[in-house]
Amino acid sequence: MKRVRDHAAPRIVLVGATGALGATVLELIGELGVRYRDIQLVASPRSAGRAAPVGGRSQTVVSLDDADFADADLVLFCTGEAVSGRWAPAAAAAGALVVDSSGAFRTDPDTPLLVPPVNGHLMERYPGGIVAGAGGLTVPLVLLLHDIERRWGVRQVVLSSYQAASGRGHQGVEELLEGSELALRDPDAELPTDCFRPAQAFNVVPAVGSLLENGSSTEEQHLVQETRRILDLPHLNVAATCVRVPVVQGHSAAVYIEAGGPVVRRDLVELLASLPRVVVHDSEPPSGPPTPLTAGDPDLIHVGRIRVTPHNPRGFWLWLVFDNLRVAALNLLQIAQTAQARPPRARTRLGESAHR
Ligand SMILES: NC(=O)C1=CN([C@@H]2O[C@H](COP(=O)(O)OP(=O)(O)OC[C@H]3O[C@@H](n4cnc5c(N)ncnc54)[C@H](OP(=O)(O)O)[C@@H]3O)[C@@H](O)[C@H]2O)C=CC1
Ligand SMILES: N[C@@H](CC(=O)OP(=O)(O)O)C(=O)O
Repeated sequence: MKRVRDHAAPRIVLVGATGALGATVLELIGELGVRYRDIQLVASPRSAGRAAPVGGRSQTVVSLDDADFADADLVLFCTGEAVSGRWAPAAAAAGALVVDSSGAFRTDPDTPLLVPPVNGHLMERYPGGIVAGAGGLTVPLVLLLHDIERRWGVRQVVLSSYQAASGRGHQGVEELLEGSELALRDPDAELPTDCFRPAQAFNVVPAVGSLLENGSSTEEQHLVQETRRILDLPHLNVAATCVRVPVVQGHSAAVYIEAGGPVVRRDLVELLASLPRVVVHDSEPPSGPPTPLTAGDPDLIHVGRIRVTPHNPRGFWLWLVFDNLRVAALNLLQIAQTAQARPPRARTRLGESAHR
């Protein structure tokens, strides 16, 4: 993290700085050496006055009511839909580029929904000041599908996710840990269910978000909508079952993809291995599939168990593992960087190194 005196460096406001995603964005700003002239950390009134480390110094978190959007170049919202929906327009009206992590604007046709390596070019088409980042599950999926589509075409995607508690933020992690401790001490103990119902400890729950009348969950619905929109394939046949598992951090997914033509496994492995943010775990002899605990580099998408189906050479399976927080946070910073290439609203430049 670099605080610089340079007036050309941006003034950043990070709303939701105390949350799971906000803290990860702060971490990445530091690791990538993003330059800024000032950064304000904002959270709910519960956190106001709390100290948070920024670039080796301690900084006081302010409440959203006291946030100063005037003269901000970049406002990052790492908050839930209600907070983002209410406050992001105000920050944009003050002239800042707003990058929002929530679902509040992802289906708004006037707001770009971006995963920059796939559709960052769309930034130029939108005059507004708000840009939406995709959900934590969507980002890795579209990064892979984009290149598979270009090579073979994609006809169908069927995904089952295994999502970590940190997808539900800090409180989700605390509830899983507390519930696990209680259950270990007493298998009959009543477990907390504020975030996850039924309780998540030692349990597998196929309901991420809330369940809709048609039987889908909001998470599944969002994944389908976002994937189609970002890939610009409005009729793509995508189906998902999203499942919460008792893992602290790192989502996994089993994905079946049916391509437009026959796929040779060697070509598929070669294509996946050539992608900049992907690691293929396909050594000979096999070293085992990636898992959230063992996959390695948290900024990469880990792919294993690559199988072309024997009865249908157009169909194949992938097993994905990725750090939901790092992948989503990196996407937000990449959006901010993409925006700097579009002069009208992004008035100053972010650091040079925040890209991979
Ligand atoms: N977790 C993930 O894997 C991903 C999350 N997202 C999205 O990012 C957003 C944040 O998620 P996450 O970090 O997990 O959630 P957390 O619950 O961990 O963090 C929420 C943040 O919002 C702040 N906040 C809550 N209420 C207010 C308020 N009234 N005014 C100001 N700030 C407020 C909290 O502050 P305080 O600490 O004071 O309560 C906290 O900083 C969500 O929209 C989520 O859908 C997107 C991709 C991945
Ligand atoms: N909802 C995801 C996290 C995420 O990506 O959030 P969003 O709802 O903004 O897509 C989860 O619970 O794991």
